Amino acid sequence: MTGLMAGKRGLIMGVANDHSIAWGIAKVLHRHGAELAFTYQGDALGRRVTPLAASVGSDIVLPCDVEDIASVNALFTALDARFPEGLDFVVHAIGFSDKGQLKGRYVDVTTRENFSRTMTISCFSFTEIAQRAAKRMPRGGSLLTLTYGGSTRIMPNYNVMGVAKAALEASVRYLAGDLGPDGIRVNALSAGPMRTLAGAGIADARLMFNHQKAHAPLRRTVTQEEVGGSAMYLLSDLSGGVTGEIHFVDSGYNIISMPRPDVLQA
Ligand SMILES: NC(=O)c1ccc[n+]([C@@H]2O[C@H](COP(=O)([O-])OP(=O)(O)OC[C@H]3O[C@@H](n4cnc5c(N)ncnc54)[C@H](O)[C@@H]3O)[C@@H](O)[C@H]2O)c1
Ligand SMILES: Cc1c(CN(C)C(=O)CCc2cnc3c(c2)CCC(=O)N3)oc2ccccc12
Repeated sequence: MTGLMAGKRGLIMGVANDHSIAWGIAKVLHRHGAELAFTYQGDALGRRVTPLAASVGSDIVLPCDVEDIASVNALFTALDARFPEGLDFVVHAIGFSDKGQLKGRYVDVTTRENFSRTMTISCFSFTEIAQRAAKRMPRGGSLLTLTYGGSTRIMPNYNVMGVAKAALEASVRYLAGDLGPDGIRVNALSAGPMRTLAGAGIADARLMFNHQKAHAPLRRTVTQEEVGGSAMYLLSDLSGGVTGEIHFVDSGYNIISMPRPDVLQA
């Protein structure tokens, strides 16, 4: 099998259904020759992920709930049996917070318990996966996580998730610094809003998508394919000189300040 990802083996974490960003990435990687393993959270999602994995030639579908360190350790033990020659890449597309705290003012709605839980799932889990994956990358490799512009600019209602993404982006830089000497690159894709399970079930979602279409330089939201293509760039040798980077795939939205007046009247 020829292709940019031929001969490369990797782990995809965060597929919930065929709208997931992780699934968009998996489809592109498979098309270019990668061999994939998948994790899922909970039996219900396992029943959805198994047929999706099969459709890209994979029968490696393993449970992993990143709140449970035993399941993280069991994952890598199981992976050692299936990929004895090690990994070339890992995609971490996992994030979660109490939905009730993703609406209203951050200062009013945020609790100590959910803050800690959100940081564990949406930020620390990438570090925990990196610790274990790095030990299984004898040829070097590439680690990729998913972040959002709400890490550095106020996005109404994104709240504690924005704080977690800011911490995630800082951890990308520290991991890149530590793992660079071993030839392991660590980057993040900052995707624009997408209608996934996590992206659709939020307050004022329609308003947010319409705002993107009105003001983003490309005047539209990004597609699963586009995020998949940019992910493949960062997971492949094309980005061999890139590490510690936050790469925007957001129709250019991150570069604007005030929309053009003519658009405002539109
Ligand atoms: N949808 C967007 O607008 C958007 C934009 C930028 C970044 N992101 C990020 O992309 C990533 C993927 O989200 P998505 O939009 O594809 O939505 P999604 O709901 O399809 O994926 C989120 C995944 O996180 C997993 N997850 C949550 N808690 C977990 C836990 N404790 N253990 C293991 N897995 C757990 C879920 O099972 C699910 O598969 C997330 O990090 C999200 O923050 C999403
Ligand atoms: C964009 C955008 C997103 C998508 N995005 C970038 C995300 O990172 C998803 C964040 C998220 C984390 N946890 C949960 C949910 C979404 C909804 C369902 C649930 O129970 N928990 O989420 C928002 C929340 C508020 C405002 C904008 C957004």
